Parts: sequence; structure tokens; C-alpha cells
Amino acid sequence: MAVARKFSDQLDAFCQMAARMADLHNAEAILFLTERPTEWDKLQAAVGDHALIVAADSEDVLAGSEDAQFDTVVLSVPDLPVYEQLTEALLEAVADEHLAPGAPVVAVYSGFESDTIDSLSLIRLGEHLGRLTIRDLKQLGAKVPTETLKSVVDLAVSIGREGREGKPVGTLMVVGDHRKTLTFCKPMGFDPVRGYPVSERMLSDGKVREGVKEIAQMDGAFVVSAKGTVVAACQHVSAPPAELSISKGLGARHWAAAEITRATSAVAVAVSESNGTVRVFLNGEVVLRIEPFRRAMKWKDFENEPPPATPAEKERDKDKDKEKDKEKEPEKAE
Ligand SMILES: Nc1ncnc2c1ncn2[C@@H]1O[C@H](COP(=O)(O)OP(=O)(O)OP(=O)(O)O)[C@@H](O)[C@H]1O
Repeated sequence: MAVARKFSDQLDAFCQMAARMADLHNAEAILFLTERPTEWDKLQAAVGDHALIVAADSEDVLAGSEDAQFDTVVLSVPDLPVYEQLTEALLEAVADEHLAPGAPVVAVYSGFESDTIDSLSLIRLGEHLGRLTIRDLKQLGAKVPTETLKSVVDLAVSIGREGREGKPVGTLMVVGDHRKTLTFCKPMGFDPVRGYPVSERMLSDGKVREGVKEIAQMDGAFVVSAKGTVVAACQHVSAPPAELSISKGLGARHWAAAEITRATSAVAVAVSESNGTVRVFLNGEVVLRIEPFRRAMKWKDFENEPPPATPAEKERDKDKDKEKDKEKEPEKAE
């Protein structure tokens, strides 16, 4: 378990300043991003009546805060740079309805030196960053429990955003009405989840979610039950063609998503490999579209070798050599 941080005078001073700043700017909450647990009651007291959100990389860090009044957020992507951790924490807080999209927030965090609370920021989470809220999902009116839908959409968003090992990844997940969905599916080669007990295929399990990210690199779709069990993977989905009004620019994966949701009461969640956009389909239509706010960085080797010369450059070099030779000639004559 992470070693607790003493609630030092410096920490107390930062929290009090955050509270004053929150008063001044009508902030909706104070966000405390921490690498270690602390004396939670003192933290709560230091920010006064302001709503407090505590964010951390793992449940461990939040240990002992179960009875506290404040909301907590566990970041889904560990080891991000601090500014991205702040954004992620705010997005999660919006998704869990602890914060309204666009709300001003004062953040207290280690910005300069790790493990030292040394920074204070006033952040206004732009509407453009506001992600899907649970309310949006409920409004879809899908016959899939919101919890299952939320975990599939969260997973799809992180696949679209992170890709795998620096490469973009696209995939398709068909959720709910799985028995009927399976009648429209054919395995594309081996099904990697086949033969595993149900307890090892639950999306609520972090290891299963990691496994899904790995399998997502392969061709085909996942079929997920309404309860959140991965029923099949690497499936070719082919429902009868229907009159659909989705964009002609979308390819086979997205058409398959639209068609299966017309033929069944399932919800399909497609991640586009080309840009990481997540689209949620219901009854043959796109009902939600979520743009990735950050995609995996692609590092390229620095090119030390100059590129080979073009024919025109070679000609120019020859002319230069001739001129140099001419310049040298008079010297020879002397
Ligand atoms: N009917 C289908 N069922 C399951 N997977 C499919 C289906 N059709 C295509 N795919 C998967 O989608 C991949 C991309 O296909 P395509 O480029 O036509 O789709 P797309 O809709 O343009 O998606 P993207 O935006 O990711 O490129 C295929 O390589 C295949 O793995």
C-alpha cells in the first residue's frame, strides 16, 4: 500500500489558497490529484465547504477515504503526464456526474516536482472535452444495462485513444441480445475467448479489459452479453442488408454495426482505426459519436542519413565540381 503523506503546513496552505481561488471564480469543485494517501479529514477541513474531488492512479492511494464526504476518481490510464492526468480526472468526474461539463475547477497537484504538492491551477474544462455522461447513455433507451454500456464505451474510447504499442486500432463490439446476434456471426479464424469460463470473460475485470485491447488488434468483432460477459471475439458480423441512413463515407465495419443493430436489439460500438472516433449504433443509426481527445503518439527514428540525391541535384553537383576545377586552373598556371 502507498505510504501516506503527512498533511504538512505547505499542503494546508495550498488547500486554503485553492479554497480562496474557488470562492473568487465560483469554481464548482476543488480537484486534488495525488500520488499518495493523506490525512483525508484534514484535507476536507482545509478546503472548507467546497466540493472536493480526489483523483489518483490507483484504488490503493484512495484507501481510507471510503467514509469521507468527497468524491473520488481512479484514473483509467496510469502514468500519464500531469496535465493529461488532470484532464482525465476531470473527464471522469464529468462522466460520473460529479461535475458539469464546462465547470470551472481549481486543481491542487504536483506540477513541478513529483510527490510534492506545489501547484495550483484554475481549469475550465471546455465543452469540447466534455465526454459522454451516464445521462447520455440512459437517454439512448437501449435494452442494455447502463453499467455494461458504460464499460464497453469506456473501453472503446481508450482503444480509440491509445491504440496498441503506438499503432492505431479499430474494432467493433456488439452488446446485448447476444443469442440473436450470434446467429449473424461467423468466426474469422480462431475465437480467442472460446473455452474460457464466464468468470474469466467479465468486462468488469481489468485483466479481461486488457485482453480485449490485445484481441482488438485482430480482425472481427466482439459479442458482449447484456451482463458484460465477452461471449465471442474475432467474429464476422453479417446481418441482412437494410435501408440505412448512415454516412456513405463509412466502411464495412461501420455498416456491419448499423445492420446488426437493425436486425437485433443490440447496441454496437465501433472504433474507427483511421481516427479513433467511437460511434454508438442503435436500431441502424449512429446515436452517439465520441471524438478521441488524445491519440497515441507515434515516435519515428530521427533520420541521420541524408536522402539520396535527385537527378537534378546530381547535375548541379557536377556543375559545381567543374567550376571548382576552373578556379584551381589559374593557380596551376602560375
Ligand atoms: N462485417 C464485419 N464484421 C466484423 N468486422 C468487420 C466487418 N467488416 C469489416 N470488419 C473489420 O473492419 C476492418 C476495417 O474495414 P473497413 O476499413 O472496411 O471498415 P471501416 O468501417 O472503414 O473502419 P475503419 O474506420 O476502422 O477503417 C476490417 O479489417 C475488419 O477487421
